[in-house]
Amino acid sequence: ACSSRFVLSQMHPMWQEPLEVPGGDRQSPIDISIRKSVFDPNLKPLVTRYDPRTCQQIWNNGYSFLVEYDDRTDKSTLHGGPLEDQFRLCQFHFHWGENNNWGSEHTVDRHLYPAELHLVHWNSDKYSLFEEAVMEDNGLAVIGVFMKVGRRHEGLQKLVDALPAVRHKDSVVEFTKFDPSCLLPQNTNEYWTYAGSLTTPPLTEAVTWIIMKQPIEVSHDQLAVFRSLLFTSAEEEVQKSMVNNFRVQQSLKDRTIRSSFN
Ligand SMILES: COc1ccc2c(ccc[n+]2C(=O)c2ccc(S(N)(=O)=O)cc2)c1
Ligand SMILES: [Zn+2]
Repeated sequence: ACSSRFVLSQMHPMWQEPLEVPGGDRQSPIDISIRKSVFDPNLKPLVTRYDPRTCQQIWNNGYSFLVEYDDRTDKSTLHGGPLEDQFRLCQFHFHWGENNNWGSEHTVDRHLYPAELHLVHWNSDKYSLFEEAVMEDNGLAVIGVFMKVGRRHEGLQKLVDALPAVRHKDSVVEFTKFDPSCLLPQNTNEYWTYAGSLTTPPLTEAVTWIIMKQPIEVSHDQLAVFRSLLFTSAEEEVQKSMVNNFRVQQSLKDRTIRSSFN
């Protein structure tokens, strides 16, 4: 899996923004202003081929919980859309708020969603490891899916039921046979795309962002279970709820947001 090889203890608490940022002209997240985005008729449909057998574990890494996939072969892949190469799924995770009024990292015309899903892929045509790809400007592709409160999401429930087992930072639990395509909206042909960065340290400017226009619906109770997770490890005497794990919005600078739809 891609991020478990990183020693996360190096991560400073991500909410105090680091002073210097690598480059700094293509940082994420951003507000997606609909009127500023440009329709690009050459954008292709997204093609995701995910094999649930590559799903391995859930891990609370102290900033979110990650569902990690075996990315040693091209079994769970993404191509098409704005991408020239084939990308390999390595993990997905979420960002959410302490209540349903905020929590997403990206916004659409300043509209905040209560949560946002990120499916993280790396360019396996050009690089042989996630660690290499994360340093290159065409190294990563992250699909962002907004989540809004509504009907219970049956596919998400299997994940929600496993969360109490990873309540504390650094806890891991086996989690298998999960097909993340159940978390995509039914319409994946309408998306925005722009050149950005990781939204947590090391904030490297390696990400082609693909943000779905259509949100998925999850229930209030399912989001409440996300908020029962903790930033802190079992040993720490003061336990802190894992909420508001989103980065502040960054300036667009001279980037263009393209849309796959008119
Ligand atoms: C030392 O180098 C790294 C590199 C990447 C690290 C990381 C620590 C946590 C997450 N990551 C990630 O892989 C990561 C971080 C943020 C995102 S995000 N929220 O999708 O932009 C995706 C993936 C450390
Ligand atoms: Zn994320």
